[in-house]
Amino acid sequence: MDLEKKLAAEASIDFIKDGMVVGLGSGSTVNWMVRKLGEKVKQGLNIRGIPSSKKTERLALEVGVPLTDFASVDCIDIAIDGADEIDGNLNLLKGGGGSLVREKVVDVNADQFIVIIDQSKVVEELGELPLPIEVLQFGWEIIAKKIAELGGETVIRIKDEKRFISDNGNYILDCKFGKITKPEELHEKLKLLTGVVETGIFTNMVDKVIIGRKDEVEVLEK
Ligand SMILES: O=C(CO)[C@H](O)[C@H](O)COP(=O)(O)O
Repeated sequence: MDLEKKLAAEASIDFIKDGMVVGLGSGSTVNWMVRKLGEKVKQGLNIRGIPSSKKTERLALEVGVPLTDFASVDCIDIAIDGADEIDGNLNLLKGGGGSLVREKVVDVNADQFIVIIDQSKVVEELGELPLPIEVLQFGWEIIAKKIAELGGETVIRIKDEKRFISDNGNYILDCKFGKITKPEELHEKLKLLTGVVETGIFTNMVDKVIIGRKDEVEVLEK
């Protein structure tokens, strides 16, 4: 699986051109991409990255990828990010690493959005995994009840025996909805709940998917 992630990640580098502003996603697949990008920068590639999590920011700085931010640029040319699930319509379920809000801000504002995954992430319908939903700490218990009324079986995310806190200072609720047949509709209903910051459903955003399959890659276009 790791080899498949690495292959997909390294293949995505071909789409990054000199002068681009690059949205850097989060997760283990993206980490391979960021490391490769660091090598390319050392060889003379001139790009600037916008990281979607503190973890990615740390890695980018470590491997020498120059960074910028939204105060300094008007657009992101290309964003490259991982996913936890992708369905046949290129809808994504994301947030396994807890970075879904910043990832969505970066990915949705990119001219081109490329997803890099290993083949285990391809599903018929989203929802085999719980859906991560970032919520305010204040009132999270009542927000969880409202999500339950929409059919979600909700568990607050715990890490190292403590409640997980996102880079934005919020909690993550992992919510089992069963098969998500209408991702956009579910996302919209959840977003209407006060206190929900963002959901891990990403629809109508993906331009290209690079899938690592054993020792080769498959590229799907929108
Ligand atoms: O959404 C994410 C983090 O919030 C990641 O993109 C997703 O979890 C994929 O991670 P990995 O590449 O480690 O399998």
